[in-house]
Order: sequence, then C-alpha cells, then structure tokens
Amino acid sequence: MAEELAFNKPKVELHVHLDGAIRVETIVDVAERRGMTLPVATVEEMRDLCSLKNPSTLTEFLSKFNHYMPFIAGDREAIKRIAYEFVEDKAKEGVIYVEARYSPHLLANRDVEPIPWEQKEGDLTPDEVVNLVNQGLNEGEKAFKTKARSILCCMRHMPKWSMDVIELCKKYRNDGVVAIDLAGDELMDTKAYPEHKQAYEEAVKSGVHRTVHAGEVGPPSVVKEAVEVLKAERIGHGYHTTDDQALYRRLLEENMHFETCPISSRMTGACDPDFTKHPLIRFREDKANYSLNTDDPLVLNSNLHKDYEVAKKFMGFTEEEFQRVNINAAKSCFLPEKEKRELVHQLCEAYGMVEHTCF
Ligand SMILES: O=c1[nH]cnc2c1ncn2[C@@H]1O[C@H](CO)[C@@H](O)[C@H]1O
Repeated sequence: MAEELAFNKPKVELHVHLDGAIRVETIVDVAERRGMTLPVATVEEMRDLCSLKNPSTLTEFLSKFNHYMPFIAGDREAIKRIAYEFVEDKAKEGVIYVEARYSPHLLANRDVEPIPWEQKEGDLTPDEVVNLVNQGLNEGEKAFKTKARSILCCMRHMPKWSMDVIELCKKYRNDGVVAIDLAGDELMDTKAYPEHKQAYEEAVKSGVHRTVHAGEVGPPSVVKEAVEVLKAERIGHGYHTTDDQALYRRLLEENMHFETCPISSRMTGACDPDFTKHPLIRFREDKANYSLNTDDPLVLNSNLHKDYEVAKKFMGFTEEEFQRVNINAAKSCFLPEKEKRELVHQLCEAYGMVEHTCF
C-alpha cells in the first residue's frame, strides 16, 4: 500500500534550486552521451556522491554541486532537459505552481568570467542558458499542467556577474523570469558587495521582484541588510531572523515572506538537527507568512513530501496550517496580480474553502 502523505493536496513551491533538483539518472545519462568519465560506476553510487548523509555545514553542502555540475554545464540538450524534467517531478509531488531558481552563469561556458567547473571556453552564454531553461519549463508546463516560472540568482562570491543577472531578468521578464535572487555561501561571505547592491537597485527601478538568501546560516544582520539595502520582498530561509527579536517582530508586522526549507536547514547546519527545536515552530505559532520548500532535493536525496512529513511529525503541523502555508505562498509568489489571484482561487477551491474565508 502507498505510504500516506502528510499533505496530499495541491501545493505551491517558491524556493527550489533548479541545479539542486536534477535527476541522478539524467546526470549519468548526459555524462555518457557526452563521453565524459563519471567518478563512479552506478547511478546509486552517483546518488551517494551527490548527496549529504548527515547534518553538516552550508559550505560542505554547496561543495556537492562540484560533483555533478561539470556534466550538465555547457550542454544545451542537458539544460533544456533538466528544466523539463523538473516540472514533471514537481507535478508528481502535487505542486501546481513553482518558482525554480538558478545561476545562468554556472551553466554557461562563454561570456562568463571565470568559466565555471573548469570547462574549456565554448559557445553557450548565460543569455542562451536562460532561453533554454525557459523552453524546458514552458514545454514542461504544457505537458504536465504545473505552472513554472524562474528566478535568476546572483552569487555572493561573484559580484561581477550581478549586473548581467539583472539585465537578463529584465530581458526575459515576459518570458518566464519573475525575480532576482542572491544565493551562495553566507558563512564565507556575508557582505552584499556594491555590484549586488547596484543590481538590486536596478531591480527596484525596473520593477523586477526580489528575494535574497539571508539568515540561513548567517546572522540576523544579513536579513536586515537584505530588507533595508537590497529591498528584498521575500527572504530565502531566514531562520536566524528569530535571533533578533526586534527585527523578527518588525518583519512579522510587515508580513515578510520566509521561504523555509526544513530538511535543508538541518543538513546545512542552519538549524538545530532536532526538528522539535526548529524556528519554524515559532513561525507557525506566530502565524508568520512562510512557505515550505525543498531547496535542493538532489543534494538532500529528498522530496517535498518529506518536508511536509517532518513538519507534521516533529513540528505539530495540521492540515489547516498546511493549507494556510500554501495560500500564503500563493499570495507571496512573484506572478502578476491577476495570475496570483487565480492561483489563490485555485487553492481555495481545492481545499474546499469559500474565497473570503481563504485567509
Ligand atoms: O541553501 C542554499 N543556500 C545558498 N546557496 C545555495 C543553496 N542551495 C543552492 N545554492 C546555490 O545557488 C546556486 C544557484 O542555484 C547553486 O548553484 C548553489 O551554489
């Protein structure tokens, strides 16, 4: 008999890295097609290599990308394929709307300095990467009926890419790209460099939506900077906001959206490995505005059902709270207003709620 799911209803996912959500089978397949040598012999060994087994650090977590990104980066077919398969996987998890994020530069091999993953210079630019991902998401959306949009990531340690990122957000805003993000290792580098600030200023000026990874493993000051300097409309993770009570209270009042990722937060060492002590419990009790997300299912060897399961089993989540969480996610998504309202309506219908009582 199939295992009972913690929340078997339509869901919205706002924080998931496209390059952290690739199928292991696809990595192996692409490597073989490209005649590249894999470090291990089987899919299962590759899964082991790409994923963390025990709670660790964000730095260690991010180092897992080194094992598989070289096989995908620079390959047009692979990039389109991972986007398409991503939508299929989300549809199977009952996600009806998803925002997938990635760094176009980390998948390119031309017009990017330095060229990532020790690739030789090729002819795939960050611009074309965005185009390919858009095609894959779009075709996936048509095939699997899950709406998919994307968020382009600036990387904390690569400030010189950030102005390209905002220009790509502007160029593709009518073709699937809904926002800008700032990702990467907060522990190694917590400061927002002038180039990141400039990119976010341009985002504000040109009406591009903004989210920022902050307070994941870093202190609340990073969250404060995200809100005050980068004008973030949502916070990626944000667990450590609760370490500064005044800031936490203020963001609760402002209805700031926190994109939380329970399983990820344990494995990156962002939070106490004991889920019963997780800041998400505080968010729930305070009726904060937050969503539940996977972050990087490949690196976590996990899926969205498991995040919901953890919330139910260890954090006291009920069906009603899961519904509230998803309606908040829909209300905080980066779709245009009309599409956002339709999404909220779709959830209310699926949850059997009358619209005006729909929180
Ligand atoms: O949990 C996280 N915190 C910060 N950065 C992350 C996390 N997961 C992935 N990435 C980084 O974001 C890039 C673009 O998708 C990934 O390549 C990875 O370096």
